[in-house]
Amino acid sequence: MNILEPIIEVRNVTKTYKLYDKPIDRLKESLSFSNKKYHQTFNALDGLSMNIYPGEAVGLLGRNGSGKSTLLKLITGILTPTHGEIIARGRISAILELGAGFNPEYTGRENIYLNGLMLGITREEMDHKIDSIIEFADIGTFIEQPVKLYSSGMFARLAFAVSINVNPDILIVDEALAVGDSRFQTKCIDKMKELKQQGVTILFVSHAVEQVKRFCNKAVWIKEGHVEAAGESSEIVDLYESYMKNGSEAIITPIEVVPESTAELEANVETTVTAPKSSEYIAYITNVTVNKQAIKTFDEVIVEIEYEVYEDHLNDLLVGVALYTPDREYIFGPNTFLEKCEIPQTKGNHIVRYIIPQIPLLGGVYCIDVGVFNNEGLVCLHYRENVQSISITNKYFSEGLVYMNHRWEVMQ
Ligand SMILES: Nc1ncnc2c1ncn2[C@@H]1O[C@H](COP(=O)(O)OP(=O)(O)OP(=O)(O)O)[C@@H](O)[C@H]1O
Repeated sequence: MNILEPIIEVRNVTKTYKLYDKPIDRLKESLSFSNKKYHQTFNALDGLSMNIYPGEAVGLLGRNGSGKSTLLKLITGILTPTHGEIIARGRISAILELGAGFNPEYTGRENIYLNGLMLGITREEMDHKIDSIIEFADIGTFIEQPVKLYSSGMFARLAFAVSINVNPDILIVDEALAVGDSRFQTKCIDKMKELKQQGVTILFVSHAVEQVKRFCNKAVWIKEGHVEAAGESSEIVDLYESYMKNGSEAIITPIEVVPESTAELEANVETTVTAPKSSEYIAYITNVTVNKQAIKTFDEVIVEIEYEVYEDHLNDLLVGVALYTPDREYIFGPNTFLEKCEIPQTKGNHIVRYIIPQIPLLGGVYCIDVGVFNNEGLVCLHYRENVQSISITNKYFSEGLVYMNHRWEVMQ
């Protein structure tokens, strides 16, 4: 294969759906002798073109209904374009809607073989892979149960396990990561990184835009069925976020993992929380304190973060602190990974301090979020929103949010 040849070519693709006001209209239309139309048409994709090259990790961004899933279904061949052409060169393994491609009456094990056949993997080939797939899915004896009994989490596990263990050339993941717990997410991201390193092309839809920024080298923003912008992922995410904020069309929430068993705990706590006994967590923020509540601009602010690690073998834990205005305008969000600060990650309790020697914020109340992540920030292990606040008051000396170094010059 020519290295410059795209692995996926989407050429001027339009996908038109017929929309009927009432279900009966569809029947009326099919029975009409005069070919009377009872529908309106809607272009979910409207002349969309893009190229994806081998080895790229591409994040698709776009608000609900912009056409991302339609595009992925066209690329995988589940749908056919109304106009235009799609060329995909290589074996595509896709996790689209959960449960799609599974026969509800078959067991997990039988469905692995079924999925394999759909991907062109023979029974004999699958015999060699199935143990590692079952081990990856890690759903215990449910693997021998019909998948109609599965929870959405189990579906996600099985779908992921199959898709990433069948040597795809192209891996397509549509929002599936949002389903699993942090332990499973970590495993999937690790595997996806491994595939990325091996040169597998990855197409990834996530509403957690930070995930796109951190995992993908390229991003494509789809708006109303066409490509609004494409390029380096961080730039496109910033563009998209600023559009979403200014257009205030949706709220993109940070990736947060709160297993149900401890959700109640979250609701009542200010700062200190009892560490969960649950083994669902890999790490947990147990306490966050600020050195003082009443602060003046340029004071030293120290945020002390206590966290507990429950695993023996972590090596990529990071702590992030984010400052927000009360109306959730994001001001600043450094983390220990980006700033190459090594933090303890052995099993047990640890404390790190985040120190701002001279806080440049002007008067106001500011909120602090703290999160622990792994995988360079791709998987959120525990996130505490508004865990502390600081109130800054000054004598009147300037206006705005932040004090910037500056000078005046009188020219004339
Ligand atoms: N089978 C269908 N019949 C009619 N309209 C459809 C059909 N499937 C999708 N649409 C419409 O096409 C548009 C694009 O849908 P699509 O699912 O591709 O968007 P999306 O960007 O994936 O959204 P989300 O982020 O919510 O998953 C939407 O307006 C949707 O209502």
